[in-house]
Amino acid sequence: MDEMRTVKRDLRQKLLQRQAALTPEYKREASARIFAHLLEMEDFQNARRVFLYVGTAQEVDTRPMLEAMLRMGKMVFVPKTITLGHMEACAVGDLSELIPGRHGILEPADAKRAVSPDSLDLILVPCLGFNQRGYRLGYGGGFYDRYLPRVKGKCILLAFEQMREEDLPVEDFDVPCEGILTEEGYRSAEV
Ligand SMILES: Nc1nc2c(c(=O)[nH]1)N(C=O)[C@@H](CNc1ccc(C(=O)N[C@@H](CCC(=O)O)C(=O)O)cc1)CN2
Ligand SMILES: Nc1ncnc2c1ncn2[C@@H]1O[C@H](COP(=O)(O)OP(=O)(O)OP(=O)(O)O)[C@@H](O)[C@H]1O
Repeated sequence: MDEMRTVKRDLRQKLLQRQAALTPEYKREASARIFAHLLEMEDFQNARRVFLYVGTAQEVDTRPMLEAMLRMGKMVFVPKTITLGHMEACAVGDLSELIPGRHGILEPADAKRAVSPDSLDLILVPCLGFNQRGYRLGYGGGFYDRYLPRVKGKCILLAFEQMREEDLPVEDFDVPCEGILTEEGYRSAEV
């Protein structure tokens, strides 16, 4: 148990360093390619209700995706953190409604427009590191670990290819995502 904590902490440290070294050019180019691949995906085209995080400068830039989805008339939901480890998916009508929360992540001011996790068609999941089996390491809040068991829709990891890390520690509560979308394209998680 304590050993797992140490392993995760060290790995998170290593991945945070790797993430910090990604150049703005790489992130910009890769984010644009991820967006283009997303638009081609049937799961995306068919999804009416999409849960997508608001990416920070270190992460895949999801802002163009959120804006495009709103223009396309999809129902768009973003995370609202409630307490450490607990978040809800809240409807958003315009990105200007969002305000900076912890770590500067943009989120709705309150959880009034929270919806049931099982009503979501597509969940696009952030990660610090990922592997080919669809497992992820996040920033250590356990938010998605607790949220994913509540969803019924398709869960896809959004990630930069450079953040792939095969040797991730997996715990009982970890729910693997069905697929991974990077700048190289979409792949189903290996079973
Ligand atoms: N863009 C984006 N939004 C996201 C996530 C994400 O990974 N990316 N999340 C993905 O989950 C959730 C927020 N994740 C968070 C993770 C940690 C802390 C936090 O306060 N951490 C503590 C330390 C926690 C610990 O180590 O025990 C801190 O920094 O003080 C807050 C939010 C929801 N929104
Ligand atoms: N389903 C769960 N039930 C209870 N505790 C959990 C659950 N999932 C995670 N935790 C606890 O939450 C903490 C953070 O978990 P973990 O390190 O896996 O987060 P993470 O995947 O990096 O973060 P996030 O999901 O927010 O991106 C750990 O102490 C873990 O034991």
